[in-house]
Amino acid sequence: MRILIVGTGYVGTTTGLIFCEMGHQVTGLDLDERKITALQDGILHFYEPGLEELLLKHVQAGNITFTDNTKKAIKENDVIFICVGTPKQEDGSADLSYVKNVAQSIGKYMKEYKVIVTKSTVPVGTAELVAEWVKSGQKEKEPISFDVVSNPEFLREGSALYDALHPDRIVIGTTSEKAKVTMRKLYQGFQCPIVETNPKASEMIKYAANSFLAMKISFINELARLCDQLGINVNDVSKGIGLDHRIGHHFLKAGMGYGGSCFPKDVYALLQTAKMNGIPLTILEKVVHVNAEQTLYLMNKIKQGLGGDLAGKTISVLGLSFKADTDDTRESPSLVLIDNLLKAQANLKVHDPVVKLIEGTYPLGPHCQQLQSVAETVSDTDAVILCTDWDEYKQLDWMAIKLLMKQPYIYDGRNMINKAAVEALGFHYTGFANH
Ligand SMILES: NC(=O)C1=CN([C@@H]2O[C@H](COP(=O)(O)OP(=O)(O)OC[C@H]3O[C@@H](n4cnc5c(N)ncnc54)[C@H](O)[C@@H]3O)[C@@H](O)[C@H]2O)C=CC1
Ligand SMILES: O=C(O)[C@H]1O[C@H](OP(=O)(O)OP(=O)(O)OC[C@H]2O[C@@H](n3ccc(=O)[nH]c3=O)[C@H](O)[C@@H]2O)[C@H](O)[C@@H](O)[C@@H]1O
Repeated sequence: MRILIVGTGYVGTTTGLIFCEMGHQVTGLDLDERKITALQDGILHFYEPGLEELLLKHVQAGNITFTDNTKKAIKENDVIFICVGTPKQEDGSADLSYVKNVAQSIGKYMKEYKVIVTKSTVPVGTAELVAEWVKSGQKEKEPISFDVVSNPEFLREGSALYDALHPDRIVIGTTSEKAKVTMRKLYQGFQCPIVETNPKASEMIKYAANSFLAMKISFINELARLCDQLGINVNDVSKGIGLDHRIGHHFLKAGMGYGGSCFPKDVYALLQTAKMNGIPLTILEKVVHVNAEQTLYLMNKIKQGLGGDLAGKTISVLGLSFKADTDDTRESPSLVLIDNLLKAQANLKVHDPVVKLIEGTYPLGPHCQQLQSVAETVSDTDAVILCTDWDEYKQLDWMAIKLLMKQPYIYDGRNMINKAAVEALGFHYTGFANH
């Protein structure tokens, strides 16, 4: 089967390489020439552990090629995976313009039957829209047949390869028997359950999964505030409830809130779908609310600790990406906090092992500079804030850091270091009920 991946971002590139691993021939299509050139040279244009090695292997073996030639790519392939972005619009709904553009191009250039698979996260009803857009793009007198399948992706950034190779389930949403057979063949090497359903349910499964995980995070974050007040270690509570297999221990880590390119946008998009259908999802509304409060909660703790006024204080921020093992800063809680700190007129020194902020663009400026090492970053600062749970930050020599700092204050936005150990060194430590 000849597979075309449209959109070579996190999802598209990973998906393409997974299908190479399964023995298929893959083409990656993107409009961004720089990405295509890099990928064709075996260079990944984003940070994702383990993926570049796999890319190089399959590029060298000729199992995957990259192109920006939409017409040729569509004509030559049988199964087309749409993996383009679906960013948040101002009203919270998903922007489907990239998906529409691809669907219309497929209609325009297809010469024979295609299976069109939506891997991008798209609202309920999009499969029907994709079919309409494909038809509207068709110029032939005799329309060519095709099928649309919803096949959402559940990988996480930072562990994309592992997740895509070992999914908990594969969801296939289509009413076409012919397309079902193709999809089963494509995924026959996977050992997980396959959920076959209709496109609408499949689209809903993706939003429900992300929203449920976001809800777990907001639940534990709100509970952490109460635990803080009561002097309870919320990590013990997470462990104690997570061992109940009906609850599970994943996504119960309290901290400064969820970010990234998906949870925030997908929760908003589901809320928008609910609103449009007149069925409010009140729990989810609160999930968003609690998440937005988390950085403010930390901000207040920092203000309290440093004497109320942050103007003129020098603060170091460790971590810019929304989580460890990715260079993605989309909706990163770290950047939200940085914005708040700058508004409070603090001077910031920031660091990330992978993310390099662009010189001359916000938040960099006279009051915010990025430094290369942790030592330079924390030097002469009044407080250090841990914002991303990078391994590098879990292994810091706090004794050495204390000698470099002006004042020994640690704010742990990810509950990632041992409070007792740093307090024994003379630090004032504040986490999220990390007692
Ligand atoms: N990032 C993640 O971890 C996950 C993302 N998703 C979903 O997958 C979708 C893609 O996400 P990412 O990979 O993060 O996006 P991304 O923004 O990293 O990549 C999208 C790519 O599509 C390309 N593109 C846009 N229009 C195109 C067109 N007409 N033809 C060819 N290429 C085109 C862009 O140039 C870009 O390289 C989104 O809907 C997202 O919600 C789902 C699961 C995980
Ligand atoms: O649709 C998507 O794009 C993806 O969104 C998430 O993956 P991702 O955003 O890459 O990262 P997560 O590991 O889920 O973390 C999201 C955010 O929640 C935070 N988080 C996570 C877990 C936790 O216990 N506590 C917590 O605050 C992380 O720090 C991060 O900011 C989902 O986990 C994936 O299954 C899904 O495919």
